[in-house]
Parts: sequence; structure tokens; C-alpha cells
Amino acid sequence: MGCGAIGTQIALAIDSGKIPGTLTHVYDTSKDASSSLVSKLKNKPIIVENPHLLSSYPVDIVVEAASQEAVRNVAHSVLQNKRDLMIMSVGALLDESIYDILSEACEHFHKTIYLPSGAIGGLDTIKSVSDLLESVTLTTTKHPKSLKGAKFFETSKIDLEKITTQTIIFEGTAKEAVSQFPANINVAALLSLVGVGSEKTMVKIVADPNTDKNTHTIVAQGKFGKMSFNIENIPDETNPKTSKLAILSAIETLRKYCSSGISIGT
Ligand SMILES: NC(=O)C1=CN([C@@H]2O[C@H](COP(=O)(O)OP(=O)(O)OC[C@H]3O[C@@H](n4cnc5c(N)ncnc54)[C@H](OP(=O)(O)O)[C@@H]3O)[C@@H](O)[C@H]2O)C=CC1
Ligand SMILES: O=C([O-])CC(=O)C(=O)O
Repeated sequence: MGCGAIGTQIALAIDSGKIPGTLTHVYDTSKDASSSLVSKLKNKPIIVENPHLLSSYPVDIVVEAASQEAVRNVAHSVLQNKRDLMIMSVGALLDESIYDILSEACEHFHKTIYLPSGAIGGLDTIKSVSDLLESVTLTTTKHPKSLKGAKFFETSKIDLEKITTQTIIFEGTAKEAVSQFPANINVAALLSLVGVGSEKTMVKIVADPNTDKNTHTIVAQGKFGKMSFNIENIPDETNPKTSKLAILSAIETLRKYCSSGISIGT
């Protein structure tokens, strides 16, 4: 579900055999996007007309790489149809009612939701020390073009076109960040879910016209000590909001899902 930057690269990884699975169906609100994806593949999946159809076929897993809205609309019915689900638009899970409904559905239908580490690293270690955490902060720096179109700018006086030096454009909780920048800061949702929650995870978003990277700097402190992670991501060529690492992380999660053998890491 979602045939953009992430969906297309996942489909190509299945087509090339890197992910040992079969892509059976695709859906995107844009028919052009799904047709364009299918045209790139040797093994052609069926394009479905309705996202609910994805889980009505006997598939193992549905992959969401679309939008928070897609998660809100479709996630529960995927679990109800007894399919696993992988979610990239993790920000949707910061709505407690959605999180609780999906979490209960996983238990009830014995299914799993996979959230890849996306554009960051360190979630394994932060998860291990979660009971001892006192603070988690995330500073994300992107080129203004990678922040364009965010809901935040509908009410802010900041004009991205006029930024000439590194400028902090947002400081607040992960909860606010994910709601104001739904397509830019899903990593804040991931951090919140493994760490101290979305009201205590503090986020700074910096626009830097002189950077060609999407950089995420995470600092976690607590009774275990301190951890810092600095991830300088190259943006995807087709969608500069999205880092190459986010795509590779989605591919690795699915590769693991489709494989047996030794599993390394927490
Ligand atoms: N977890 C993480 O670390 C990361 C998560 N993401 C998130 O992953 C998602 C996919 O990213 P990416 O592939 O780069 O995005 P793209 O914009 O490149 O592709 C998304 C595609 O999904 C389509 N789409 C939007 N809403 C729906 C819907 N309700 N149902 C079906 N299709 C829909 C879009 O159509 P249209 O363009 O017409 O809206 C577009 O074709 C985004 O939500 C993004 O924010 C991205 C990077 C990192
Ligand atoms: O890909 C990235 O660098 C991060 C991103 O867009 C997100 O978390 O939504």
C-alpha cells in the first residue's frame, strides 16, 4: 500500500530476489503511481482498486508505505483479516486510541505489526534501557526542500524559501512534531514508542539550506548512562523527505520476515 519512494524500492527488492517473497498485489491512491511501479517489475503484481482488497487475498503480510491516513483507514481491517502488517507511517500510532485498538487486534487475531527502524539507528539499545530512561531528544536537520508541504507551514510565518542559514523551525514534543510534520518525522514516533513516550520525547527540527543530508541526532540519558546516535542520511532521489536508510530498513525487515535462520540484534 503506497507505490512511492519506499513502496517502489521494496517491490524492486522482491522482484530481484533480495527479499525472498512474492509481491501479489499493490494499491496506491494514485493509479499512475501503481502503474509506474508495476512497469518496473519482471513479475507483475495485480493493481487493486481498493486498499481493503489487499488483505482479502491469502497473503501473509500487508506493507504500508503510504501515509498516516492509510494506517488509520486500513490497519485494523488487515489484522481482522488475519494478516501481519508492516507500518512505515508510524506517526499514526501516536494517537493512543489507534495504538490501543491495533495492539488489542494483534493479540486478538494473533498477528504482528512490524515497525522498521526506518531512518534511524539505536532503537534496539534504547528499547533495552527503557525502564531506566530519563530523557530522549531528537534533532532532525533537513534541507528546506525536504520539509516542504508540511502542515506546520499552513499556520507558521516561516517561509522556507527565504531561509539562508541553519534555522530551528520547530521545538516541541514528539507528539506535536508528528502532527505538524506527518511526512517528515516518523522517526520521532518510533523513538517515543520504545522510549519515554511522545509527550516526553523532545524534538527539534532544523532547516539547513547548505546540507545535502537528512541528519537525525538522538541523545538518550538515564540511570544506565548516556547514548548518542548521529545518522547522516542521503535522501532518496525521488522523494527528498525520505532517507535511503528508511527504504533499506524496510527492505531488511521484510527480508527477515521472509527468511529463516539466525537473527542478530535485539
Ligand atoms: N518510519 C520512517 O522512518 C519513515 C517513514 N516514512 C513514511 O513512509 C511513508 C511512505 O514514504 P515514501 O514512500 O517516501 O512516500 P511517497 O510520497 O514517495 O509515496 C507514498 C505514496 O503513497 C500514496 N498514498 C498516500 N496516501 C495513501 C493512501 N491513503 N492509500 C494509498 N496510497 C496512498 C501517495 O500518493 P500521493 O502522492 O498522491 O499522496 C504516494 O504515491 C510516508 O508516510 C512517510 O512519511 C518515510 C521515511 C522514513
Ligand atoms: O527519512 C527520514 O529521514 C525521516 C523521515 O522522513 C521520517 O521519519 O518520516
